[in-house]
Amino acid sequence: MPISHGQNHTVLITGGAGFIGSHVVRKMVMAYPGYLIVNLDKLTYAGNLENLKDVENYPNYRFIKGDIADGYFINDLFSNWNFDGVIHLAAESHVDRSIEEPLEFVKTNVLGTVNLLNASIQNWKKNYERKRFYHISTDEVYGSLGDTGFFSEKTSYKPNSPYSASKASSDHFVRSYGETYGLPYVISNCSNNYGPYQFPEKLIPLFINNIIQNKPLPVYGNGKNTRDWLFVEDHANAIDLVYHKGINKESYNIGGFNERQNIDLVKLLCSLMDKRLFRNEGESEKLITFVKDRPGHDLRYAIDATKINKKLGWKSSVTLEEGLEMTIDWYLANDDWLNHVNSGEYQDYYKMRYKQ
Ligand SMILES: Cc1cn([C@H]2C[C@H](O)[C@@H](COP(=O)(O)OP(=O)(O)O[C@H]3O[C@H](C)C(=O)[C@H](O)[C@H]3O)O2)c(=O)[nH]c1=O
Repeated sequence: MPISHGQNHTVLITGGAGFIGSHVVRKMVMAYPGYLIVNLDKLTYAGNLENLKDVENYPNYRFIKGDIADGYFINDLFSNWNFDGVIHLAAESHVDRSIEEPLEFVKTNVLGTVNLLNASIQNWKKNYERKRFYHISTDEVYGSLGDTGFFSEKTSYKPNSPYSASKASSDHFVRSYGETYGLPYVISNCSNNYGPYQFPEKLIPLFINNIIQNKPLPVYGNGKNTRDWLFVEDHANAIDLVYHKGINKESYNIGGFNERQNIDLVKLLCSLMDKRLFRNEGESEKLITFVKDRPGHDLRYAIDATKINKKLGWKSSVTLEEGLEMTIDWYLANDDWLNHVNSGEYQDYYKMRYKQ
């Protein structure tokens, strides 16, 4: 059954200072003044409280710094706060990093999720009325598609990277807690997100950042890998809907029916950036550099979002071109944010990967 929350509803959002998390926190804080939104974030390189400046003083918002991989800390947190619901977004999310440091992904994505599940069942003590554990996951758990077909909720899991294996494992743990302990849960699996506040290690913000700085745009392999792009605010709206209306023990695929081969997406981005930066058409494209492929690089992701559309009435509202324009404008208007994330660890990481 869908749940109806009253006022005085306390929601824990994990990873709320990250890219998608910060959009979800903003949405929930603003849309539900009667809820208390508690944002738990470890503030790793990808988490940034600057992402939430506009809501930090709202009376229904609290921030707590902490690590979901620390089971003692999580148990204390749950007994102090008595959460009614959990929206779990905290995760290590970058595939390239997972290839270099798989254990970090096991720690945060698997152990961290199990710590949250344990704390939820211990704290809720089988009194599950109006309680909900909502696990946010990815379409990468399904593996790779060939040239045709779509991932549906019934597609079997076949993760190919340490990242997707860790997310698949966490999805299975959530499901198992529903079966074994009766935990009320929902899961959603989303396609590639883009938009403001995304850390410039992922394709779109990395390439915007590099175009601004006239740095090479490293396209992996032949550039024919295909992703299904979704504007992050559309995802945040879907999360709000699934949290409130999703059916217990079900999963929902979220995607924008917006497939592009990487090379086509990059060329579109270059042409939009040329216009915004008053450069000659074709100038940014000269930065495209084909580099060695990612190991185990999934060929194609494409989401069949019919279920969430038919059952919950959600569909994406932003076209790829509109979303890219809004995203580019945001990065160009927020050079302070970009300078901040361009310092420190990101620079070391970029130099290490591309030996520049
Ligand atoms: C960073 C980078 C990427 N790429 C390629 C690799 C992919 O085919 C595509 C997108 O890569 P990105 O790393 O941005 O995203 P995915 O590997 O598709 O995974 C992303 O979308 C899913 C749903 C998640 O769940 C992940 O958390 C999220 O990171 O561009 C390049 O060609 N060059 C680059 O420098």
